[in-house]
Amino acid sequence: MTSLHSSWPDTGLAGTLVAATLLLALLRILQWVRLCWEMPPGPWGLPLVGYLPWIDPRAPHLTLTNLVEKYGRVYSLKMGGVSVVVIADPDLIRETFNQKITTGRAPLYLTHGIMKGYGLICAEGDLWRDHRKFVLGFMRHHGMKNTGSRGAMEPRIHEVGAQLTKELAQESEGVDISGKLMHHVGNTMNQLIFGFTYKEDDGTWRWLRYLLEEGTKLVGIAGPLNFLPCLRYLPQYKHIFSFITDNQRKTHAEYQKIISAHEEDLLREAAAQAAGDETSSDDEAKDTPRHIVDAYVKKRRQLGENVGSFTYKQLHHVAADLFGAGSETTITTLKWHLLNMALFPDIQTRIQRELDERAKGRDYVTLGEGEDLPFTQAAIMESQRLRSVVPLGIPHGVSQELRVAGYRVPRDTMILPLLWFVHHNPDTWPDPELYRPERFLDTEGRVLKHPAFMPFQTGRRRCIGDEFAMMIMFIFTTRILLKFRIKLEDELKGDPSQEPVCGITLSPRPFKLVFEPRESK
Ligand code: HEM
Repeated sequence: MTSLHSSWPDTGLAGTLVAATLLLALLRILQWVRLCWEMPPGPWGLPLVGYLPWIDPRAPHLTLTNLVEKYGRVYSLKMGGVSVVVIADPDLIRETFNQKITTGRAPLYLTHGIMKGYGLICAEGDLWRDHRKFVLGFMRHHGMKNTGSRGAMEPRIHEVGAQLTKELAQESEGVDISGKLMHHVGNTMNQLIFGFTYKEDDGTWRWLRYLLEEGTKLVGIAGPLNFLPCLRYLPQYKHIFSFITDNQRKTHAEYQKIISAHEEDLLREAAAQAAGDETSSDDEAKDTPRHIVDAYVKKRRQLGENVGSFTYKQLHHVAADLFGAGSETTITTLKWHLLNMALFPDIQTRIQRELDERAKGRDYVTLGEGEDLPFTQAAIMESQRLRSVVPLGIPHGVSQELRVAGYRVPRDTMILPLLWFVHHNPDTWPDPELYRPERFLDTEGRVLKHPAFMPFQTGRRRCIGDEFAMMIMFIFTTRILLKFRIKLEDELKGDPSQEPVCGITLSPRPFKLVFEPRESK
């Protein structure tokens, strides 16, 4: 009895504790349910892999587009261990990506695990801000921004474009233009970053081109690694991982050679100047940065002992990012546009009429004349819309909880702007599968800035090379169209634009074009 009596108060305390714990657990569950309830709707997935098994690796943009129909313009899902919020509305993308807390990058294995946050594409915080400001500053200085003068870059791109058309004139049969575009677009990037171009058969350049092509293919295949890093221990992924890291090391060593050679050139120039060499007396021209590496070296000199994050390691990554992000996207867009010219001969004729009228016998038009060539410009934009080369955009990460369309988006979520849907929404673009450049012209025939057109994404982290890419595409394609009539080599083989290949970019299946010389106008 005594023991029973004495156990009463104990049981009461234990009971109270159990009840309190249960209540707390219930409150936690309710809180969790409420938080989940406030998240955007979306499909369920499996433990560990989430929704990945349902995403078509050959056309992820189409799987995600189908989900828009079911869950609306903002929805959420799990990809492996990463929570993803997909936004498929241009206004919401603009509003979201204009906020400081969305300027981070998504917590992906390739960006954080391999690139380790260096460079521009994967960088975050002060490192990203300082280097983005530095590159944008250089671009503006060289007249990339539409300030009236296009600076030093325009003649350099014309030079490379003229070389391309010269080579095409020597081709009597169909050509797969991928290799030629890789060489010439790559050389415009080399001009921008290093201030020189390579000869096509240069050994180092061949090797760098091979690395870019292979690397691009492998990063495309390595997609699932981003969400399931443990896959890197499987043999097929192990090979990809070591290819990417080995070649990163080799490319950076090559870049360092270029940087060191440039530093020596600068020292020689300074010595010549000090010795009063008359030929080196143009001080202003010497201080104006000529290319990205030149600007970086000069910036480091200004900073003196306190270079901070402006290290050579960071410069290697910045150079690789500019080269990689700029080449692949611009080449793929050019391929689509030239293919469209062959697939839509009436549109090609209309562009050529507009160009002939303006060029008056010249084999080029200038960027300044672009305003008088609205149909030519609209056709390039329509190629960018129809064949969106970055269909899933480049995802961002969220550093603090935020609201999107009233839904809760927790910290560390990956935000994916579904550019494919934005560019193919039938409510915005009637008959979205048709190639119709008029969509980008107003009633007076002037080029229209369409609010739902965002091939370079939008907001604080928008593509840094947008203007440069547009300059290359305009100069290259106008030079080609002034000189040649473009045809598909073998129309009977089917339309290569069908079932595009989705890697880092969305590109057409291999095809050959015939460049027939036009009568001079
Ligand atoms: C048609 C060609 C191009 C397309 C479609 C394209 C598209 C994009 C997109 C969608 C982004 C993601 C922006 C974001 O995260 O919000 C991006 C970022 C970037 N692009 Fe481009 N791009 C092109 C050409 C270029 C060129 C020519 C360069 C270099 C000169 C370049 C350099 C970069 C860099 C460095 C970033 C990262 C910016 C950052 O994270 O702050 N791109 N690009």
